[in-house]
Amino acid sequence: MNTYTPMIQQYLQVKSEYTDAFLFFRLGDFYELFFDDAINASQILEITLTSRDGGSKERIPMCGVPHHAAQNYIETLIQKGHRVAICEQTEDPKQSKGVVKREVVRLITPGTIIEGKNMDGKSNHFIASAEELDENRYAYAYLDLSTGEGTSAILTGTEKNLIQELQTLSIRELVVPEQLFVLLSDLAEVHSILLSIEETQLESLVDESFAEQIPAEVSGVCRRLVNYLHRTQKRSLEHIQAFKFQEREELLTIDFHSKRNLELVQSIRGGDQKGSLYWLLDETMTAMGGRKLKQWLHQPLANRMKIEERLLIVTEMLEAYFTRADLRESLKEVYDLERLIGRISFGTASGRDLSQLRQSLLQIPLIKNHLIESGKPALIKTANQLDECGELLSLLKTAIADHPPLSVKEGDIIRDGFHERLDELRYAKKNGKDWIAALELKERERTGIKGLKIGYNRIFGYFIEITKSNIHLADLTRYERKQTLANAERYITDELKEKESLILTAEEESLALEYSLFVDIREQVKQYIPQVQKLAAKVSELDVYSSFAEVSDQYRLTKPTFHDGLELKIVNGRHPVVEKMMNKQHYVPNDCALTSKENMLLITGPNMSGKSTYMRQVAITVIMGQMGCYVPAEQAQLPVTDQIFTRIGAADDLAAGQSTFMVEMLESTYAITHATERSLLLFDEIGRGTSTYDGMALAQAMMEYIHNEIRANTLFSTHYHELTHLETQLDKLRNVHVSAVEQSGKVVFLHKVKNGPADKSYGIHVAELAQLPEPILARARDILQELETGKGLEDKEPQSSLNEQLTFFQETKQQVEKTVREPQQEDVLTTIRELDISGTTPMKALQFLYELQQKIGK
Ligand SMILES: Nc1ncnc2c1ncn2[C@@H]1O[C@H](COP(=O)(O)OP(=O)(O)OP(=O)(O)O)[C@@H](O)[C@H]1O
Repeated sequence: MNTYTPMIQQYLQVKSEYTDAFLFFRLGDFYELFFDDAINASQILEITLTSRDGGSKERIPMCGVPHHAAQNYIETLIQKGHRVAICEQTEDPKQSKGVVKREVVRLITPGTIIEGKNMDGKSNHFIASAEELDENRYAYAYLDLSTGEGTSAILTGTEKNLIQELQTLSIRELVVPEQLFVLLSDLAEVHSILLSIEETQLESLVDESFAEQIPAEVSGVCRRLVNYLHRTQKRSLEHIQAFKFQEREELLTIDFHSKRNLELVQSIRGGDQKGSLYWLLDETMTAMGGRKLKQWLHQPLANRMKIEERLLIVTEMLEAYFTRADLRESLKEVYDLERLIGRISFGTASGRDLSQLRQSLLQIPLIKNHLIESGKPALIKTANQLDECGELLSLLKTAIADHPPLSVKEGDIIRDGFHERLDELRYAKKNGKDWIAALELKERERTGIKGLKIGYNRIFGYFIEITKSNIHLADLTRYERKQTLANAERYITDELKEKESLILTAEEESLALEYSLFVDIREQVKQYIPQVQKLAAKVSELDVYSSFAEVSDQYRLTKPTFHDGLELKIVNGRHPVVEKMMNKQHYVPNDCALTSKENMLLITGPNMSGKSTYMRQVAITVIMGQMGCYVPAEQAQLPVTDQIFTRIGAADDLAAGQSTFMVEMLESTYAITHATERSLLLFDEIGRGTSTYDGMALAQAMMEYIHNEIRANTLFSTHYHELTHLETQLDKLRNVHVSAVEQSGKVVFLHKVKNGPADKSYGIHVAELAQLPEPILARARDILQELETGKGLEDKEPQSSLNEQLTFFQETKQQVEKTVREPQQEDVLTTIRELDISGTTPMKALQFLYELQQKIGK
C-alpha cells in the first residue's frame, strides 16, 4: 500500500476534484504538476520531466514552471483546449503547522481565459451555454467574461445547427447539462469546442439581476452559465451585465454557411480577416468599436425604424466632416473601457489600468463637445446620452498618480496629497534620502576623498564606499568596516545606520499602505461598473458610426432607403471587397431589380464571368444596409429582409464526413425549410455535384417550390442552360446572363448582367485560359461541334414539365453516346462512369483526361 507524504496526500485530495484539468500546485516559487499531469504537460509544454520522492515505493513523476512565468504555459495549455486549475498556498508557510493550506483559486478554461497574447482586442471571446427546450429547439446564451456582456437566444434547428451557430461566434467552450453533453460530444469535438458540464441548482447561488427582462425559457441557460463562471472563477463577478435577448424579428438572421460564404468576418481562402467585409468596414479607433462592429456584422437589424436611426447618425457624421475628424482624434485616446472594467471586477486591475480609465474618461467631455458643436440633431442627442462619470473621474484624478507602474506592490500609484500618512512616510523617505545625499558631500569634505560614494544594496543596506587607493584617508574612528571588494572597502557609521532604519521602515510602511489604499480604491471603482459599461456601449457605437461614415467616404457608398414592401432595387451596385481587391482594373457595376412581378432571377453565363460575385454583392448590400451603413451602389431601395440563405461556393464540411453534394443538399434543405417571403435566397449552381439529370431535376424542382410556395426574393445561377426555359413556366422568373464576348477566338468577360439567357457557355474558352493542354482543347472542340451539329440541346423546344425534360435528356444522352462510342472506347466510358468526381482534384482530372486520350488512341 502506498503511504504518501502529507503533501502528496493533499495534492491527491485536491486533484480528485479536478480530474479533467491540469492541476498547477503551488510549491514556493513554482507551480508543480505530478503523476499523469506531469507526464502529459511535460510533453505539451516541452519542459523537463523529473520525479520526486513522495513517500511511496516508486518516485512520482513531476514537472514544474516558475510562478512568475506561468502565464505563457497556462495559455499554451488553454490554447490546445485544456483546463488548468490554479492551486495556491492560502496561508503563510511561516505561520502554518504541518502542511501549508492550499486551495484552487481559479479554474482557467478556453472560455474563461481573459488575458493573454492570443486575445485579440478587436474580437470578443465568448463562452456559451445551451439547453434543449423541445425537439429541435434550443435555448443558448453566450458571454464575454472579459467585458461581462451576455446575450441569449432561441434556435430552431438540429444540434448541428446549434454547434454551427456557436462556431460563427468563435466559441471555444460550451456549458451544458449532462444529457446534452452526450448528444453533443462528437460534434463539439469536430468543431474544437470544449464541453463542460454544469447542472443547474434549483436555487441559484448568485444575484440574479443578470436574468432580468428575458423570457423564462432562456433564463435557465443564463443561470447555468453564470453559475459555472462563479463556480470556476471563485470571485464576485460584478461586471456581468444583464443578458440581452435576441428577438428573432428584430434581427436579420444569417446562418452559419452564409456568413462564411459571404465572407463577413473571414475570407474563405486563408480564413483570415483580409478580404472579408469586416476588413473593409473596420475603420474603428478603439478595440471596443471593433468588437461592436463585428457584433453588428453578425446581427444586422431587421427593424426599419432602428435601421433608419442608425443611418441618420451616419449621414450626420458624414456631413459633419470636422466633427468626425475631431471625434476620431478623441476616440484614439480612449482605452478599452469594457476590459478595464472587467479587470477591476476580477480584481486584477493595476494602477496603470486605473490611469487608463481616467485618461479615457477625460475624453468624454471633449467628445460631447465635438458632437454638440456639429449642430446636428442626432449627434447632439447622442452626446446627451454620454455620461461623464464625474464622481469616478474625480476619484481617479485625486487618487491616482500620473504615470503609475504596472506592478501594484512597488509604490508610485497613489498621488501625493491623497492620504496624509502616506505623504508623511514618503516625506520621511525622501528626507532621509536627501540627508544621505548631503552626508556624501560632507564626508567627501571631511576626508578629502573626492571619489567617496554612498551606496545601497538589499543585503548590506546603506554604506560608504572608498576605493583601495584612498583607504588610508578613511576616518576609522567613525567608520566601521562592512564589506571588502576587490578594489574598494565599504563602511558604515552610527549615524548612517540610524537613518537607514528610518528610511527603510518608512519605505516598507509606505509600500504596504499604498497597496492597501490602491486595493481600496479599486473596490470603490466597482460601484461605478454599470455606469462605465453603459458609457462604453455608447462610445463603441459612436466609433462604429464614425467608421461607417469614413468607409462611406472612402468607397463611394450611398444611403439606401428602406420601405415596408418586398421589392429590392439596386442601381449600379458593386461588390466592395472584390472591388477593393482588384488592382487598377475597373469593377463593372450592375443593377438588380426584384419586383413583385419578377422576384426570381435565373443567372447564366460562362464560368468566371461574375455570376457568384453578382449574387454576393446583392447580399452584401442588404447586410450593409441593415447594419445601418451606406451601401455600394448608386441607388438602393431595399425591403427589410428577415433572413439570408446562400448556397454558394464549395463548403468545406468534408471534415465532418459529408460529401460536397450532401452538404449542398443539407444547406438547401435548411434554407427551404426556414425561408419566408421576406427572405433573400442565393443559390449558386445547385445540383452540380451530381449527375446532370439528377442535378437539373433537383434544381428545377427547388425553383418551382421557392417560386410557388416560399415566394422569397431569389437569385439562382446555373450552368444548365436547359433551365432557362423555365421562364415560360414560372411567371415571376426572369432570365439574365452575365455577358462575355468572343474576340479572335478568345473569350472576353464583360461582367455586365443583361436580360435574357446566355447564348453560349464558353467553357472551353475558360479551359483555354487555364492553359489546359492544346490536344485536349482541340478534342473538346470537336466533341462540342459534334454535339451541336447533331441533334443538339439548343434545337429542342422548351420543355414544359420535368417528365418531358427527363425523356428529352434520355434521348440526348443516347445521341451523345452514339456520337462517341466505338468498340475500343467502351472501357473508356466505364472508367468515366466509375470516376468519383467529388473526390478528384483538378490535377488528377487532367491526368485522368490524358489517360483517357491515350486509351482512345489520340
Ligand atoms: N462586376 C465585375 N467587375 C469586374 N470584375 C468582376 C466582376 N464580377 C466578377 N469579376 C471578376 O471575375 C472573377 C470571377 O467571378 P465569379 O467567381 O463571380 O464568376 P462565376 O461566374 O461565378 O464563375 P464560376 O461559374 O466559374 O463559379 C472575380 O474573381 C472577379 O475578379
